[in-house]
Amino acid sequence: LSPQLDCGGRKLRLDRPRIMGIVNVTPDSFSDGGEHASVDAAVAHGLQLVAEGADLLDIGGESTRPGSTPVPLEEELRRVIPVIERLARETGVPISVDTFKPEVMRAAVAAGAGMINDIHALRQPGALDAAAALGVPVVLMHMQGEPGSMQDTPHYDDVVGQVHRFLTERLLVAEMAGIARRNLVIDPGFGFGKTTEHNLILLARLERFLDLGVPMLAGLSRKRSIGELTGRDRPGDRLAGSVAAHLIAAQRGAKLLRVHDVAATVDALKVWAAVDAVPALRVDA
Ligand SMILES: Cn1cnc2c(O)nc(N)nc21
Repeated sequence: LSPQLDCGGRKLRLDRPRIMGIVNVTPDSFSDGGEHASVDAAVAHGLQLVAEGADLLDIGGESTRPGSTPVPLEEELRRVIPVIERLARETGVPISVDTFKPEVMRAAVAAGAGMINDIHALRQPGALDAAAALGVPVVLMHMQGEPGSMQDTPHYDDVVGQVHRFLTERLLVAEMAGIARRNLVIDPGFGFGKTTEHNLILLARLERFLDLGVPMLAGLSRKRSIGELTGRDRPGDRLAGSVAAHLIAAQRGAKLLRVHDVAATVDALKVWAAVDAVPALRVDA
């Protein structure tokens, strides 16, 4: 039977790469509508991404881009819980919560989230126990350092080897805490304490992580490295580079792609799937 994730009752089949649409619930800096406006905007955006073909949504209330500042617990809850409640009600796709705080994990699953996306790979105090108790799939991502300073001077002797070792250890720790292996997803964490060269090596050698035996998530959407490679300084101009990177990630084994631009990525995967479906030439013919 083909692998799948049971996200709190909502099944996510992994017979082919699936698209995780990004929903950031950050203050709507344009309107003075405050929290309410950003919740409404986030819900509308999530519905739009599902309409474009997103197989699941990732809801985050705290930006973790390089140099970002932490968001207090109460603030994060005020942002993401209403959005998760409404999207879980108004769509049928699994909802992932992008958080590393155990309290947010618990509240999010209670509100209808069926997956946890933890950029700290359950290293925060209480996170392992929370994830084990909640019984939903968890994404374990590699990050070197912290978002505030991780891009200052990223250094590795062997980036693939070190990321592989980290993910191996986090999988072991998660299983020892009682999290079933069928609920574990790994992620090399593109851009989290990596130079563009490190990101390129990780993408080129992505198949190296398949021996861990669990689904892999890749997220390169609109990231700085894509901008550097294409000379696109504005994130909004990084669509083609992002689609190319995610197609490569899918071809090299990623089963979950975390993207902003769902429709474009859906189209790229459709073209690849069609070509992939053409029978190979019989070499012994
Ligand atoms: C929240 N977030 C931003 N980038 C990400 C990535 O590449 N992977 C995961 N799992 N989460 C991410």
